[in-house]
Amino acid sequence: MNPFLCFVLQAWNPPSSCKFSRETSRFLRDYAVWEINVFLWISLITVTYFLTHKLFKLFKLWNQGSKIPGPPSPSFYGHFSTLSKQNLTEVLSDSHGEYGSVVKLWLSPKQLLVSIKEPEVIREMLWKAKDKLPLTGKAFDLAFGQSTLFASSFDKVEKRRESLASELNVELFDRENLIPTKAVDRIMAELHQNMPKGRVDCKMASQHMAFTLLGATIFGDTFLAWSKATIYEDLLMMVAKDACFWASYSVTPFWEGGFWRYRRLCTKLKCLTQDLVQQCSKNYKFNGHLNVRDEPYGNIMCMLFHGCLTTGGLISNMLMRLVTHPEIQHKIYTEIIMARKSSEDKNQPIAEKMPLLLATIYESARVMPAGPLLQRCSLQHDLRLKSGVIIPAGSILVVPMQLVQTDESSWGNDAGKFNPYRFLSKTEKISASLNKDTSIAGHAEEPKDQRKSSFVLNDPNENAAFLPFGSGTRVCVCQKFVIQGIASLFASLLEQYEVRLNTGSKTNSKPPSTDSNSQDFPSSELFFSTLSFKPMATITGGVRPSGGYQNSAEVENLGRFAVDEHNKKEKGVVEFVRVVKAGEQVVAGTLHHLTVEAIDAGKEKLYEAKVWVKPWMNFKELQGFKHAGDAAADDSPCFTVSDLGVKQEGHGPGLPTHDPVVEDAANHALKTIQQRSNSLVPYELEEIVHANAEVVEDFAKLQMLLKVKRGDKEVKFKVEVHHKSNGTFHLNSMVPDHS
Ligand code: HEM
Repeated sequence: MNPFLCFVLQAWNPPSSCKFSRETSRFLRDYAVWEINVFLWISLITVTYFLTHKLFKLFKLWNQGSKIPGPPSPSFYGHFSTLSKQNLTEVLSDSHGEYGSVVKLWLSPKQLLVSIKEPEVIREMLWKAKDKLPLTGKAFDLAFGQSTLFASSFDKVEKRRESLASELNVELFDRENLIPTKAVDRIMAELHQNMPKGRVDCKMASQHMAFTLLGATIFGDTFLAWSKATIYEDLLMMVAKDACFWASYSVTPFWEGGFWRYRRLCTKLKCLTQDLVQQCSKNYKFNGHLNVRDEPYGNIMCMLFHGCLTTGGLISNMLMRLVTHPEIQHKIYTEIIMARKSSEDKNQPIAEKMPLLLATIYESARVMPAGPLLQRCSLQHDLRLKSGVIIPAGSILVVPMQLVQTDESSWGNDAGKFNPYRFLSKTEKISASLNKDTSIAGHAEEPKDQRKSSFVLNDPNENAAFLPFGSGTRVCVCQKFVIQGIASLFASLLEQYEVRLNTGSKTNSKPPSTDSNSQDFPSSELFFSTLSFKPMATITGGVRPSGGYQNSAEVENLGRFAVDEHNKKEKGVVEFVRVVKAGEQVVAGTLHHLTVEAIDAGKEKLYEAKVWVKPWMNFKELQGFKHAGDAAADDSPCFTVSDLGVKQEGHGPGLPTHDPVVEDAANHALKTIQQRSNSLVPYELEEIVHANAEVVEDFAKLQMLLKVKRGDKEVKFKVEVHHKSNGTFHLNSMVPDHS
């Protein structure tokens, strides 16, 4: 027996003269020895079992790991030192290039990382591996308290995920106004306020937009009036910034002063969340997520944290794409105006009517995902893939997002380029009856004439390599409503502003790359920290004739409105007769160019009026009203501008040079002159000196004298443009005028 034990038992054995008591004490001593021996044996067996189990697991890990292809380990400690010197995505890119679509790296002798690049295998893995890395759950727990939405074990999050998804995608989505227009209005008002400063920090602005959008969506309008929102936003970002750092300690660092300061910030954030929920309790939309058994408000803080970072990142990415692709920005602008026009209720979400805007959001998320890796793990079971590969339980499974989402085998030759049209199919109106959709995915093709062709959005999730929101069991539950929210925001933003790079910014040392290869794309911190938002009035389309204006009550009302407004302003008594010509121009809304016949002091006269209308804002304003000649008597053989295209012959008086048709004809003439010229120096239209019209058969001949400028030289051209009844123009002749 152990001598130490003998000594202890002898010391414990009391001296006694009684035989009975001696026997009893011997019995007790033997029993104690036996008990202690049993305890020691059990401990020994347990520790041995535990160690053997660990060792067995380690051998199993090494054995299974060795069967997965990958670069050989440079030392016993694995690839850790390589990874600390090189970028992980680069290392994975090289390894996949050499070893195939599933590769392993050893982070330490006990930690295996498996990266998957083949989309179909990724899809399979993301369905089968249901857990997140324990570190993620720990970071969320430490910062925000327990959450049933972002915990690492799937069993803990399954129910809450389901209920959040159904609230968001079924109940809330069916309700009107899921994305509060008021939130968008608030963001726009704040932007207006910042405009005098002329520039906005892209990253900060995007984060704030995301915070406002999410807050108002989760808590309703009361959130917008909450006085502590700014403090809350700052605090949330501060807590989020250090979450992973403090969670990375395997033993909580109670001895560190910084840790306690961090904990105080977390407590403050929790108190503010409580205040927020109390303030907004009537409007609080996600009622199911205030579960008393969770750490109070843990889910809310986690959602706001994850939502703000990811949504803010996507908004900032979108802004930068629009800056480097002004042509797409302009097309989206036109799309928004058209969508507004066709939408009767201004509160109705119009996202589905804006396929190019949606495709731009998806494409931005594709070329620059929120994070470099999608990570998963299977905590309990080994993962058996259809290909036969077995990934041991507890391994870190990653998907290198940037590589997968810009891989040519999944996205075509232009995989690295920013091309929203890859998510669109072109539906030719002519072939609509044949029900033929021409897919243009993968080509930077653009619609040549928006009136002739339209686009439909393809579901990006059909491509297994599209992963910005993840996939499988832990896929982001908010994808649908985030996309709609961002679309609503950009619809309002681009309707009023052109987003441009602030060229005066000191940080903007390099011009933005027009090559949209994601590798070349500027990071917001590097040289793209500021944006300028310019009122959109400068982005206008040309004036187009309004179809069927003769019978349009709307156009007549606009004419009456113009006359009434003129009378109000000028204290006049002009009497409206009819609209003789109407054209419209896309601005931030529509600018209606009207030629109105009216009676002034008993005489019939023509007036040119411009009325600016934004139907979704109930906005209507008279922009101009001027006399444009006397109206012809009804029985007069000569014609007015309104008669262009009428089948009759004859010469008329000089036409108003500001008539939309005359302006369009002059612009057409200028464009053709430019095309026929060999010089790259552009012509600029200075003035339409004179315009005359003659109606022949089915077209009108417009003879004009144009004063144009080329460089600093002024030239005059006599031109004859034919305006056909289908609305097209043709330059028939042009002669330089030296008079
Ligand atoms: C642009 C914005 C967003 C992006 C890019 C994004 C992306 C992601 C990604 C990549 C995942 C992990 C998916 C996976 O592992 O397969 C995820 C999960 C999740 N996201 Fe988002 N997300 C966004 C916005 C939001 C918002 C606004 C909310 C809620 C308010 C939200 C709630 C969630 C939830 C609840 C999960 C599941 C967490 C889990 O199961 O552990 N996301 N998101």
